[in-house]
Amino acid sequence: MNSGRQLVLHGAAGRMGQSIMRLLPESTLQLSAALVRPGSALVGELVSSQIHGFQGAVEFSDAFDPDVGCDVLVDFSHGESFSAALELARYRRAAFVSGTTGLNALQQAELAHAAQTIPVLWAANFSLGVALLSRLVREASRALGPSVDVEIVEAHHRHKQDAPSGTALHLGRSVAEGRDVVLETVSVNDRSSAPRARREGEIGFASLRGGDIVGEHTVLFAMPGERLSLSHSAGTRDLFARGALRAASWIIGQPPGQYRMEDVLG
Ligand SMILES: NC(=O)C1=CN([C@@H]2O[C@H](COP(=O)(O)OP(=O)(O)OC[C@H]3O[C@@H](n4cnc5c(N)ncnc54)[C@H](OP(=O)(O)O)[C@@H]3O)[C@@H](O)[C@H]2O)C=CC1
Ligand SMILES: O=C(O)C1=N[C@H](C(=O)O)C[C@H](O)C1
Repeated sequence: MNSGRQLVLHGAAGRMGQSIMRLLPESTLQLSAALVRPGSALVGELVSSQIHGFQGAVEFSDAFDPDVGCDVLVDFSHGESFSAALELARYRRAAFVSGTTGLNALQQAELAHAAQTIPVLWAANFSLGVALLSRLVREASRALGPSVDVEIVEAHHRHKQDAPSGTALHLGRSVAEGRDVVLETVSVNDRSSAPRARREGEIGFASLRGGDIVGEHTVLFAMPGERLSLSHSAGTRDLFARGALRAASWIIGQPPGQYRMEDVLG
């Protein structure tokens, strides 16, 4: 049942945007605007013409109508349009939930700045399993210590543009936290660019792209004579969409601040 809390969706034409609109009836939120890339062929089309079973007369739009209600803005788009979406939420004093990956340091700072005036939640991965995996990886990293070799391998569909994935970087941060180091000082993304033997303490990343793989992540702890692998495999994008909708419902009414998926899951 909808209680009338209004959700503006940014990146509505994308894979995640479509999944969110399809699953929206499971939530207590109501779509008030479906924002797409400026000039998109979808502008003016009814959402119901694209999303089977969608109820309501919302049209895809490339400009935000100031009369439209916005309790929460949900963004799954691209690094190049993330900042505009965040600015829109700030302007409307609405809560902001984003899963867009490939953000740069400036955008991370913008998020922290926005959190002074609105509640924001950014997560590299909205699945429950990855939230738990991150915790397990931190514990394993702390228990095994910095002499163990850690490599993070991720695989995604052929359309994904950023690499390593946001989730791989998030898991890398969990490894680094377990060792009390800063990820950026020990990470190695592309071994072919500087061929040499592995150094102690490095956290390596490898990315595979192909077909319709939804998202696979493995953190490998390699030690003399034995290996430990902690893995997560996503079978459907719907789990990310459900997690994002759960976060969107939760964050409305929270005080300004920067929240994590762990806060939502409790
Ligand atoms: N945190 C999580 O759990 C998850 C995060 N993601 C991340 O979410 C993001 C979106 O993923 P996905 O839906 O698969 O990607 P898609 O490419 O399918 O969708 C992205 C959408 O953003 C739109 N877009 C791109 N640039 C702009 C712009 N300048 N202004 C407005 N809209 C724009 C695209 O428009 P157009 O269609 O016209 O190109 C597209 O519809 C990625 O960063 C991905 O890594 C994905 C899954 C889960
Ligand atoms: O682009 C995707 O598809 C995904 N992106 C996120 C990431 O970069 O980690 C989350 C998920 O793995 C799917």
